[in-house]
Amino acid sequence: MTRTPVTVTVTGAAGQIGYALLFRIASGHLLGADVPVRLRLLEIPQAVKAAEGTAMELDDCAFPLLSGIDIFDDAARAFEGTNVALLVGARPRTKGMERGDLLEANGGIFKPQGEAINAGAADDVRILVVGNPANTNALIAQQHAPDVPAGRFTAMTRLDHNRALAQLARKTGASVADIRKMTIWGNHSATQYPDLFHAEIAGRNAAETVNDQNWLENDFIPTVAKRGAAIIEARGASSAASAASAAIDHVHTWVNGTADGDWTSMAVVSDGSYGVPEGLISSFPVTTRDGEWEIVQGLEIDDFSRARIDASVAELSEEREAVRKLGLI
Ligand SMILES: NC(=O)c1ccc[n+]([C@@H]2O[C@H](COP(=O)([O-])OP(=O)(O)OC[C@H]3O[C@@H](n4cnc5c(N)ncnc54)[C@H](O)[C@@H]3O)[C@@H](O)[C@H]2O)c1
Ligand SMILES: O=C(O)C[C@H](O)C(=O)O
Repeated sequence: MTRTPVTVTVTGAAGQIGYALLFRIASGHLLGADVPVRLRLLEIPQAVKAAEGTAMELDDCAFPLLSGIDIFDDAARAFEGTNVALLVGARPRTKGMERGDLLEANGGIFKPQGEAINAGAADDVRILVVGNPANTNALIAQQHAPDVPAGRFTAMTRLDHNRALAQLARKTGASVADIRKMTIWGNHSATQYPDLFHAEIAGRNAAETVNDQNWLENDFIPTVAKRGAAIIEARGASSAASAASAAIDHVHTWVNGTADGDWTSMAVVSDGSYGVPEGLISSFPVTTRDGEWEIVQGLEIDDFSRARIDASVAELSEEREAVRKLGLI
C-alpha cells in the first residue's frame, strides 16, 4: 500500500455510536476501499479503558486499510494532524428531553475541541459534528477555530435525510434508490423540515406522486422529525447504528461527491441563502464535489415550506443566543 493514510479523529470513541462507527471507518466505508486510515480516538479519562477494548477488537479484525490507532484523553493531542474529525462525544438525551435541553451539558465540550482543531488539525481538515444539539455545537466549535475556513464545520442531518427517504419509499412502494433531491431544512430537532416538494421519485415530483397533503403534513413530517424520540422510546437508548451509518454517508458524500442530478442534506454555515441568517449552521440541500459543498440555489419556496423553514431557523437563532449567554461563543 503506497497511499499516505488519512488521519481520522473520532471523539466519544467508547460510546454507542463510536462502537458502530469505528469498524466501518476502518473497513473503508468512510473514505473509500483504497484509502488507508489512521485512527485517533478521544475519550474522557474514565472511558479510555473501554476505548482501548474497542481498539483491541479493531486490531482483531485485521483490516488491511487500518494503519494505526492512538487513544487520547486530551483534545489537543487527539486532533493533531487530523484530516477528518468526527465529533460524536457528548451526552445523549433521554426520554422526555428535547435535543436543545443538552445545550448547557454538551456545549462546553465543543469550545475546547474547536480550539484544538484550530491549533493542530491538518490544513485540509473537514469536521462533522454528531453530538447534540449538533447544529449549535458545530457553531460553537467553528467560532473557536478562526483559522479554519468556516465551511469545514458541518453538522449531521443525514440521518434525518435517510429517515425521510425510508418513509417516502415505504409510502409509495418505490425503492430508496429511485428517490432523489430529498432535503432536510433547518435544525436537527423536532422543528426540522423534511421537504417533499423538491424531491423526485423516478424523475417525478414526490409531493405530486404522493398526492396526499394530509399524510405529508400529519404523518411524514412528524414521523421524520420525531424519529429520534421514537427510537429512544423503543430502544431505551438513542439511535446508534443508524447514526453511525449516516455519519459514514455524510463524510463519504462530502469527499466523493453527490451523483449528477441529485443532492444531499448537510447542516452548513449559511451565506444568507433562502433567508437563513448568515453564520447559522443550518441544514440545506447541498451538492458536493472534490471535498467542497455548495448550497443548491434557485429552488422555489412556497408559503407552506417557508413557514416551516422559518420556524426551524428561528430555533437555531434562539440556540445561538442561548450559547452566547452561556459565554460559549
Ligand atoms: N446528529 C444526529 O443525527 C445524532 C444521532 C444520534 C445521536 N446523536 C448524538 O450523538 C452523541 C453521542 O451519542 P452516543 O449514543 O454515542 O452516546 P454515548 O453516551 O453512548 O457515548 C458518548 C461518549 O462520549 C464520551 N464523551 C463525553 N464527553 C467527551 C469529551 N469531552 N470528549 C470525548 N468524548 C467524550 C463519553 O465518555 C461516551 O463514551 C449524543 O449527543 C447523541 O444525542 C446525534
Ligand atoms: O434524537 C436523539 O436524541 C438522538 C439523535 O439525534 C436522533 O435523531 O436519533
